[in-house]
Amino acid sequence: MITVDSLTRRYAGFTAVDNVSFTAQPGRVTGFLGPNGAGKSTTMRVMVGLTVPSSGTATINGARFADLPNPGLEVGVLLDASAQHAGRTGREILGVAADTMGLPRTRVDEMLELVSLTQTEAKRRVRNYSLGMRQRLGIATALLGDPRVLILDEPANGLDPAGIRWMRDLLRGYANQGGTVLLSSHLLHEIEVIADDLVVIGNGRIVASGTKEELLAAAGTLARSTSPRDLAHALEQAGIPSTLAGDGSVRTDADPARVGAVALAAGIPLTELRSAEGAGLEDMFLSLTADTQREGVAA
Ligand SMILES: Nc1ncnc2c1ncn2[C@@H]1O[C@H](COP(=O)(O)OP(=O)(O)OP(=O)(O)O)[C@@H](O)[C@H]1O
Repeated sequence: MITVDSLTRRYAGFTAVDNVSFTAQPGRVTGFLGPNGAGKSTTMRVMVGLTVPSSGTATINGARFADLPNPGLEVGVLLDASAQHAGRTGREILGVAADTMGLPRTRVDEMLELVSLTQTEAKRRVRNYSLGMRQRLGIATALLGDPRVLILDEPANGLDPAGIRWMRDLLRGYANQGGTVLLSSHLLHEIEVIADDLVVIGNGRIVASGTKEELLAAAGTLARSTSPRDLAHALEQAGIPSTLAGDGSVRTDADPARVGAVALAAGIPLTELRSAEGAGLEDMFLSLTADTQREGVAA
């Protein structure tokens, strides 16, 4: 479990993280979202002892990172995959980390296999790695000590589509076995698929937190039909307000079963009927962080 309590970090009159409190629970994947510069990395850096808080605390399973005797066995960290020693080979990096944690070298090969880095690639210097390979190596390092907590800043960055799917399955399996996962990402679709809980930060402050279901409950239903106007009209006749979006989809707060029943009764064929969660997360993110968006997209 990760516990952040009243955490504040100031830089020369500027407050990067402002009285932030949240928890990331075991058995769950917690998505940490926010616009550029919102304070995600700073919060994560405090968690792993790289940044000193101005006030407040961040603890891993009840202890501050600095007080963990062998931190790699308790918490796996991937903050900046490009920060790895560029002159070393992937195998050397994992070997040094294994030695530091007191782990057998056999763990290195297990991790290389887990993240699908070949023996040839493992002998290459990290400066010659692609971004995705660095990311895989970073994940291998994070998992080396078989920790119960993972803190990952943009772990999907640079991964190819198969890599993203692999990462998703890996983190899901890890949480299902009782692990705690905190991950930041700008890939809202990824977060939508994988996260159980969400923490949204804007301008250093928490603007929303809770389960994904709670936060997206207001998302409603999205339906598509070859005749969307007729569908909107039929819904209106049934007392269900809806909006017709520019992309031809019909959105309503009613649940999908009700929308389907109205369409069936009106003889309107549907080509799609689902919870509007996907767009819901993006809408929610943009509206919650509207004040802090550079682009003012949701203003
Ligand atoms: N060492 C530092 N000195 C001064 N300001 C800093 C320092 N580190 C971070 N900041 C500022 O703190 C704010 C939060 O930065 P942070 O990296 O935590 O954001 P983020 O949410 O991770 O953003 P991104 O999505 O772009 O990675 C930014 O305005 C940043 O410039």
